[in-house]
Amino acid sequence: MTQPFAYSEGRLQAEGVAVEDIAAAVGTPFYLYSASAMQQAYRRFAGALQGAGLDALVCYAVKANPQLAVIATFAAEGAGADVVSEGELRRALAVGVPAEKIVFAGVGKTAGELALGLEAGILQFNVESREELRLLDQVARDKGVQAPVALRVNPDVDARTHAKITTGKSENKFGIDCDDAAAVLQEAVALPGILPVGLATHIGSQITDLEPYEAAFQRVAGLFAEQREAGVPLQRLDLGGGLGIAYQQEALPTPEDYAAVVARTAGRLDVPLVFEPGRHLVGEAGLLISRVVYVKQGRSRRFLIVDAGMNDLMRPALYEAWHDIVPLREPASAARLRYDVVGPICETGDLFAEGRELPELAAGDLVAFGAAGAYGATMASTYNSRPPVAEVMVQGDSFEVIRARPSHDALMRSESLPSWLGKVPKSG
Ligand SMILES: Cc1ncc(COP(=O)(O)O)c(C=O)c1O
Ligand SMILES: N[C@@H](CCCC[NH3+])C(=O)O
Repeated sequence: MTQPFAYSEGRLQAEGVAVEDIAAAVGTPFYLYSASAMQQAYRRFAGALQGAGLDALVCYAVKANPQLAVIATFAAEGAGADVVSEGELRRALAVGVPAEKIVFAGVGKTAGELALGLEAGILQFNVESREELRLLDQVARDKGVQAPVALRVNPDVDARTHAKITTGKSENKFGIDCDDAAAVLQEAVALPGILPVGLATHIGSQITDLEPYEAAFQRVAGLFAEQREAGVPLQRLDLGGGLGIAYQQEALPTPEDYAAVVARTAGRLDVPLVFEPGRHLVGEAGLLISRVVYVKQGRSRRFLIVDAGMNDLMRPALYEAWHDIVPLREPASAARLRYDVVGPICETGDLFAEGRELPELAAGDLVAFGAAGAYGATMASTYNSRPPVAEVMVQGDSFEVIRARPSHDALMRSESLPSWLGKVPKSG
């Protein structure tokens, strides 16, 4: 586990709180976030950009973890928000992120979402297609305003990450091909409802190698300079997010290394830059806490069956992603056993780790899944009619539930039977 999660007197602590005390109060499974770890990650990232002499606005990518408490933690640090839906926009505004620090990305923004962004007065729409540009023009003209637009360009660079989270190759659905950008910008300049203000790019997520960034930023900065010279009034460059985190304590590029690449490639443009980090700010600040239900000895495998499932943390099932697993009680010996760590869901793919070496564990023991703060709770579902997982934030010596686990009754109350089937009977 990385800081701020460490053993003290044999018990895993989150900042100043023993995690098993939270488990006793909240029940399992639950996500646990460290506010201080988020603040530190933000300060390091923003500080690295500033240290490299860059004029940077850091817009936290809300999709990584959209809890109001999380967005508010970053807003208090001065962050803006990168949103991709009406829901995310409403969340950012609700906790006081200033509209002029909000960028709106996404390939499928609807007319309603575009209108909401215009009404709020957001900094810019990162437009991903000609079709979207034309719809935005219409929506803006209907309102008698101009929409600030950064054209999201696709630099056709392989981010060397998992195929499902790479976004900057020409075969991906994201952005406008760099070679088509000049023509689309010309159209943008001519549209009365559009004010072209910049370019944007985002090549993928969990990027652990700076070379793809270097190639992409160089390409986009070149295009920016060219178009500015051609008279397009570009004033801002959005370089997206994607900087990776250590899921297995591997050595990775630091924010300072990343900032140096930005300075080398885009610094010469001398314009304000926007960044959209998500995972890098929240990933290592979160754990998923779960209890062992059974240790099942099969013929060829030993299964550690825990009370969290793929519905709570789907990254291993979806991307075969690795999350560290540690007991909340510090192991007394160095002996290790091999386990297949699985959840209770009726799917063979409900597998967190195969043949993982862990200290000996027994039913009732508590475990933590590491680096679960990003793309964990936000991708959870209620599959197998399991209530959404609870979420808790810790700061210093105190913790608070930031999203309670709804009751089964509350979940059923949101449904109804069609009239021909009568009423939902009250559950006992
Ligand atoms: C447009 C855009 N910006 C920012 C992000 C945040 O990515 P990450 O959490 O990897 O920083 C994403 C997700 O990949 C995205 O699609
Ligand atoms: N959901 C992905 C990241 C997607 C990034 C969103 N553009 C993950 O868990 O790694």
